[in-house]
Amino acid sequence: IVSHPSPEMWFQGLFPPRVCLVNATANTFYGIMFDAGSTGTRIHIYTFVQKNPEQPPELDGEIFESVKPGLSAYVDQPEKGAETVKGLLKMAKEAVPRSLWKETPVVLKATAGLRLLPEPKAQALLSEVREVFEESPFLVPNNSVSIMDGSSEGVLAWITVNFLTGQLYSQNQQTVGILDLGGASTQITFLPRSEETLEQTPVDFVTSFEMFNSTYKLYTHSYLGFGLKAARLATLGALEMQAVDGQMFRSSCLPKRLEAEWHFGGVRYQYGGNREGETGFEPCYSEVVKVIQGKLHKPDEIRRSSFYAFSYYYDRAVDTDLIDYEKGGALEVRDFERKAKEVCDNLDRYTSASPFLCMDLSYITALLKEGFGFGDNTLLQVREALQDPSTSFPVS
Ligand SMILES: O=c1[nH]cnc2c1ncn2[C@@H]1O[C@H](COP(=O)(O)OP(=O)(O)O)[C@@H](O)[C@H]1O
Ligand SMILES: [Ca+2]
Repeated sequence: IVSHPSPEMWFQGLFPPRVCLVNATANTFYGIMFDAGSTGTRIHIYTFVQKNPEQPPELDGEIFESVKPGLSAYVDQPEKGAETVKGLLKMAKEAVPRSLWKETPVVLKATAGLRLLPEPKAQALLSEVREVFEESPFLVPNNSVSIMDGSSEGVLAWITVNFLTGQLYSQNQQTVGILDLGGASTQITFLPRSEETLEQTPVDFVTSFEMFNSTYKLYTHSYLGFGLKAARLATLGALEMQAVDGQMFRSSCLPKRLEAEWHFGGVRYQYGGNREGETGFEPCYSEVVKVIQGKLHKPDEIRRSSFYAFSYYYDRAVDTDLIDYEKGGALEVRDFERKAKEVCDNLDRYTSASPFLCMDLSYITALLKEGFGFGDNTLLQVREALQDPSTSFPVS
């Protein structure tokens, strides 16, 4: 799964050495991983089997559960935030045999929601979670609760997808790039094919690592504050302000007569449509473009590549029937634009879905075109996640 990739890697070095292979269950391991995203907290309980003592354990199964909102919504009630983690841990107690509790590692990786909080508030949340872990019967490794940095987030997603699609051990490697649109941040990651791309890339956008006897130099960057939900606030102009209570934020991307409220990162925002002014794609698009223009790096060669796109790219494409919920699908950048026009120019017809649908689709279009610099016809493979390591799919 993309936002918490390659389970084997998360737990590498965390399993205690196994000496006793007499017991029939001795070659089964468990690992508990929390993905603390800006919009929700998710638990993954992985089962690994070690078929052969010389090889690393293989993933055998996964149990998944999630809760909303994310930890960052508990910015001023860290104990309550940690309670949500405690609730999910109950599930782990049911899934993991009691005899293996004390050797089953538990880790939590937080992403952009916590990166955006003032440091002391984020640390208070993490330390409450650490206490919950310490009180649990599971193995708590050093540094088991932390904020993941943006480049690791991108790199791990890239490795997972390219490993699962077989690209990393194939003869003529054709790796795919990754786009991930979260609530609070967005990542772009790919393996540059031309030396020129690397020369034109800011140094902190390049991450090198070794795997399977090759050195990879990846282009990866996480844009904090450019996730879909953060972008809504930026578009509404609500980010700069210290949300004055009672203030109303209006946008031409919202239905004219709408007035509602919304909670994000522990703050309440009131928002509504442009009652008097314009609505529709044109004015909406220029609003969202302002959020993006000049703020992102445009690597030239991505216009000629194809990318996998996850998270909110997938959610919004499914919501508007651009792709199939189960299988995902291939889209061109222009499909998002076409759908944005259709929704924004018929706001009254789409009121049953989220009132933000027009803003979200316009933002996705602007992010791809004006942000990253994709061409109208760049192909995107839009997927929910790569759930099952045994199903590989063709990379075109
Ligand atoms: O378990 C999961 N695997 C992959 N994506 C997920 C999972 N749970 C939620 N998502 C997707 O992640 C997006 C929300 O982003 P998230 O809450 O992770 O924010 P962040 O990455 O900015 O911290 C949504 O599109 C949601 O569908
Ligand atoms: Ca995420």
